[in-house]
Amino acid sequence: MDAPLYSPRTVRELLDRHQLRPTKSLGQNFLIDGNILRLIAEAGGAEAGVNVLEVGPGLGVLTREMAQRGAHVTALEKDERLRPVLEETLAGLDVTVVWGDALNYDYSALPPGTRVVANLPYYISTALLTRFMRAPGIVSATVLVQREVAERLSAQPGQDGYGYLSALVSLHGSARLVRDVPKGAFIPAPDVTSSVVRLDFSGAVPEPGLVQLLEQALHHRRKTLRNNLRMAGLDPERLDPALQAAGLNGQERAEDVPLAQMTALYMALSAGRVSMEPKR
Ligand SMILES: C[S@@+](CC[C@H](N)C(=O)[O-])C[C@H]1O[C@@H](n2cnc3c(N)ncnc32)[C@H](O)[C@@H]1O
Repeated sequence: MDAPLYSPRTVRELLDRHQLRPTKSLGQNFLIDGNILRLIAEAGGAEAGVNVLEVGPGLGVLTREMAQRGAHVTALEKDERLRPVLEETLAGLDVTVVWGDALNYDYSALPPGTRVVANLPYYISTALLTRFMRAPGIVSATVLVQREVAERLSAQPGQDGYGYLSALVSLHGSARLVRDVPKGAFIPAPDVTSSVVRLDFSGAVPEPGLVQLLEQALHHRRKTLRNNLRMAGLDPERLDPALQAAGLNGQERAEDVPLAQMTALYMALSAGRVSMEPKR
């Protein structure tokens, strides 16, 4: 029996035969562990009839696994050198490969119920995740990312790694760490440990003003909430009463403040702005 596509031998053979050297700047670390790729496909809900979006199919190992489970896969790949490889590895499967930069893809046009399942190129993982969160058709994203990013995605206020990205996830839904993946599961081995994380999106569309406030408040980690917001240009005459109304004194570190209190602060700031408008 032939070795499976993801086996180290087949991956090396494919790379040699197509005269390809993995490009570090494109985050090319190819999966060679069948258990991990089956786990990603399963955790991501890549099953019959489901529309799956994959960023970075690479040699097609995960793409093939998902298409063989009956998912309709759209895969975005930037590296045109992989064209002959994917023509070979995905032949006869229900996969549409879109060639180009995933940062320029229009995620808002994806059909409702789309699940993202991907071993992401690490250098753009957070930029892509924020795009997935904002796309109305995407219901979940199950992704392999650096462990440090997975921790940030799932952190709660007061925990290590909590920041703007964590708050954004909570506004849009929830995150669950599925499992860590050792460096040896890839060719070439990356510099850091990776983790599979699943994000589920509730469909909520957060107030843009609240999102902006969180970005400002959590901009400089370890600074106090008041200092961050002062540095973002908020007038103390407006800020201090709003902090008080939200039950805050402003000396808290921004990354310790629960989301409910940040929402209360946002409401108090918005109410202050309305009452400050000139009377007619
Ligand atoms: C970590 S590898 C994953 C490859 C494959 N899915 C696997 O698991 O073996 C990341 C993939 O993303 C592709 N990629 C990198 N930057 C990209 C971009 N801006 N847009 C689309 N694909 C990109 C790389 O060429 C590579 O195929």
